[in-house]
Amino acid sequence: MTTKQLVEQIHKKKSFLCVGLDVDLNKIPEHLLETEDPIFEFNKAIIDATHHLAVGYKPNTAFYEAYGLKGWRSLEKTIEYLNTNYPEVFTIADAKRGDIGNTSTMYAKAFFEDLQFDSVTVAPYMGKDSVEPFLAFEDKHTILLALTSNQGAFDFQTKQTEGQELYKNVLAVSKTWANSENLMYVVGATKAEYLAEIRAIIPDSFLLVPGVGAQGGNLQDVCKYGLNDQIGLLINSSRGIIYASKGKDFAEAAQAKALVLQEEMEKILASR
Ligand SMILES: O=C(O)c1cc(=O)[nH]c(=O)n1[C@@H]1O[C@H](COP(=O)(O)O)[C@@H](O)[C@H]1O
Repeated sequence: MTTKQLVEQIHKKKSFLCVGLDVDLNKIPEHLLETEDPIFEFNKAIIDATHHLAVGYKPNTAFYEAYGLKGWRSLEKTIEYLNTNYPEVFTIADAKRGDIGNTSTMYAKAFFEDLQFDSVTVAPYMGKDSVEPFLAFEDKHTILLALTSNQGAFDFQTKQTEGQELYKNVLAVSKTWANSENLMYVVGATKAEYLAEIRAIIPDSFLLVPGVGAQGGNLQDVCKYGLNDQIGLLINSSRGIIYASKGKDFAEAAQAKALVLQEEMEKILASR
């Protein structure tokens, strides 16, 4: 999917919401555990109930890899289901990969060619040759970890290196890499106060912003400095949406949570 198509979807749905599909078998309704593929059945119901409110879906691969081959198959079925039934949504494989060049090429093939995701999250710390293999794929997007939502972000990312915070070096240097137009960046919703400075370095890039909901990030705070001319934000919530109920009404409950965020987004878009 191109960035232009993503922006069109945002305007059409009046939403820049991304639903995180972080499926934990201990947290899903018990009646689904009796089905052959509980993870897929859960995802299918959540997607069907929220696709008109969300422009993106982000399965975090850890939640699938944890269940071995069976989990990977659930991931495969989930992305197939999205691509077949809702081809207009932007899909993110949250895998946080990145390795030496030839290995990164294999990771990129796994997520872009085999699974056919639109994007993948990548850690920047092995540098240019570890990220450029992902960027080489046309109309695919590499979402680089910039300033993450967790407490540990302060261990390295905000430390001074070469006269500025490390995450700022990541933003500035990554812009010089080949096919850098295919880059997006992760900025945690819990770090909203950094967004003005981030936008000064990357005014035009899309940001994936996780941390709204369960981690306490606030949508209004993120939008204050995070929005740009083409909206430029994908706000992710996982647990805050998908685990709204553990009963048979789980999909309706997730829809209600997604609707609250979508309506807030619609208001923000209308006031611009
Ligand atoms: O790359 C990510 O998506 C990510 C980066 C980050 O800084 N913080 C963060 O929470 N995430 C992911 O976003 C999701 C957040 O989930 P909830 O806290 O349940 O909404 C999880 O899949 C995290 O792995």
